[in-house]
Amino acid sequence: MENAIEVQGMQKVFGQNTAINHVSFNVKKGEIFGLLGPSGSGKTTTIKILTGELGPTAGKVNVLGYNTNQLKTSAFKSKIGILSDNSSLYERLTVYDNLKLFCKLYGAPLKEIDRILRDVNLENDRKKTVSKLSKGMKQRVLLAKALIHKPDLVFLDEPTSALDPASMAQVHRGLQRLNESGTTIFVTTHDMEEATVLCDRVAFLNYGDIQEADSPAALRYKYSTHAFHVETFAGDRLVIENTPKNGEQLKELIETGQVKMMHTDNPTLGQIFLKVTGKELV
Ligand SMILES: Nc1ncnc2c1ncn2[C@@H]1O[C@H](COP(=O)(O)OP(=O)(O)OP(=O)(O)O)[C@@H](O)[C@H]1O
Repeated sequence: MENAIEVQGMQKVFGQNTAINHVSFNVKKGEIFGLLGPSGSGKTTTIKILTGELGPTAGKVNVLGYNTNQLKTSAFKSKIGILSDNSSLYERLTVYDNLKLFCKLYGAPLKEIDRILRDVNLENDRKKTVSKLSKGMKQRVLLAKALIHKPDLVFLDEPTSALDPASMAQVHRGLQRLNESGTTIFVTTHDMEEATVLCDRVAFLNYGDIQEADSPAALRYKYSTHAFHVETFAGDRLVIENTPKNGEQLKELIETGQVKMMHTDNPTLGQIFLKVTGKELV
């Protein structure tokens, strides 16, 4: 599969502070890629470099076939969508009028507004003035703005951090639909559950370094001890290593009806992040 993003030895230094330390990674066309890291690890800086807002101090970046020097061109900008802290709306206009303006700006047909309002579940709020919306609703309008021109690639910096669980699930469904239609999604998040359900692959960023990159399932398998945790009706809690010999013991426990609960040791992404980096993802 072709790559949407190729990053080789990317570094970003701000004065004495190295925000990104020679990182390399690729994002395949059509995938949802999650960049996970604690506060200050360099996620926003990475997005700023990949969208042409900042230049790297060193290294090579290629996004949708555009190299570092071409990321400021309008041809490139028309192919990407961005949702970040800097994204803003016209507070005195309605949801619909905001999106109408952005449609005109991007040269997108107005009929896209209905589609996108459905995707972010704001169909019934189109006539509301933006200043009167809740934080979560505003975030969904911002998401709609980032997606209105059907970009090939979208960058979402903590897109669901202000959302309640129901809105978050709606946004995830919208993003999944968008992804199924071929859009590549680059997302940063602190939320490990979000990364597990949403992302095809994730990379762990810590102190400006990428320390793991793979699918959530592959990482969970890699860091699993593959042991079975068993609780018996007698109240015993057993940790049984997954070996052929222990299989017999497990079989006997099951066949004699002693097993109350059993699960395999499958660490969460948050636990893996802690193991790899020594840091909580908050
Ligand atoms: N314009 C700037 N000038 C100086 N230092 C900066 C600048 N932008 C970012 N940094 C520094 O670079 C490092 C990475 O910051 P960045 O905002 O990329 O982290 P982040 O992972 O997005 O954090 P958060 O999750 O809190 O948004 C931090 O140490 C930050 O202080």
